[in-house]
Amino acid sequence: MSPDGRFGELSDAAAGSAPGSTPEPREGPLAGPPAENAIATRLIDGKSYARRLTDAVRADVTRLKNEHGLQPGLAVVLVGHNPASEVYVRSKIAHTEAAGMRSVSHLLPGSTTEAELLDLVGRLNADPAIHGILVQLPLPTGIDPMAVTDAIHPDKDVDGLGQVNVGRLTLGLRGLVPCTPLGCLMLLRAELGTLRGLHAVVVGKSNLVGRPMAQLLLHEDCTVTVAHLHTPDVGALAAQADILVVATGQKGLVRRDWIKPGATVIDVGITRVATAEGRTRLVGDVQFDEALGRAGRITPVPGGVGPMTIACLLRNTLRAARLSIGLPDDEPALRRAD
Ligand SMILES: Nc1nc(=O)c2c([nH]1)NC[C@@H]1CN(c3ccc(C(=O)N[C@@H](CCC(=O)O)C(=O)O)cc3)C=[N+]21
Repeated sequence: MSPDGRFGELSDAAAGSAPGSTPEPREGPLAGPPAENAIATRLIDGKSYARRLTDAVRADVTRLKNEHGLQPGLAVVLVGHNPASEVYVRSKIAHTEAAGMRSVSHLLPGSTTEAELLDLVGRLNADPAIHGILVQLPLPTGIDPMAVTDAIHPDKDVDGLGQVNVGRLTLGLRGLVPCTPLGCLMLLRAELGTLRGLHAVVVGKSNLVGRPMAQLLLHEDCTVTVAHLHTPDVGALAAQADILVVATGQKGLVRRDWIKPGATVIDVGITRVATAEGRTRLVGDVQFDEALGRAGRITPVPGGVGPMTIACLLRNTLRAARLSIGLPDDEPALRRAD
């Protein structure tokens, strides 16, 4: 448990001896162009943190099965054909099953109507074997994502996107917290310890990442600036950040001069690009090579935030299952806003 009791087990995890929990700063080819007083940028190994978190979830799932006869169940709903979404959904299903949970997937045609989708959500809400429901975004045009996320019962809303959980997060009440910002926060707390008093700049104001990220950082007593693509001179603002979280989906947006020397950079963006060899690779919102030698720490893409998103989804589903039978919540409370 951390001194202030919030997300304590995560700090403990970071203090452990997992490979990657205290990685040596990488140098040589990864250290970027040689520069005067260059900083040895430390890579934040999200994959390793995610593995540890998933291991802990798997152990708890086993205990829940043995002691209470309950297997957590996650329903993932995907509407229409979107190659990127299909990859993520497949990965979520595989990780759910690997953690010992039941995975149910509903792959619906692109012609599905909002009414049909709401009907499915209603049936999943009523299904006692389903503890978490995730409707993959984006949804096809013609379906209102707000209507769908809001139809999910708040206790099964493992994405934390419905009105009830958004309100709880804003007020600092217990609830289900969106997986990506939760994963980012876990990495930050594990890497930096307390975040109190640090200036965090969040670039991006989406309901999925930017806004909940800003709320979480406020609960950590950061000074939080939320910037977005309409912010004038966003780079100069970003350069004031001790913690820079970028979630815009604009590949390579963040250049070297956007980064305060020594800052911690969390790159949430993930874009698939074609390589010269006719293959594809994933890149983030940060010009990674420019950040090396400048940032103090950075999450790589892939292998940074993405794996933590999935691990947090598993954790949220486990929590939802435990709460469904009245077991105590092991997630420390957020500190309430004044
Ligand atoms: N309702 C909803 N909830 C979501 O959480 C949600 C969503 N919709 N829509 C799309 C985004 C995207 N997302 C990712 C999850 C895992 C990786 C991930 O595991 N990435 C790996 C690489 C995966 C690969 O190789 O393609 C990595 O970064 O290392 C990425 C992206 C969740 N999202």
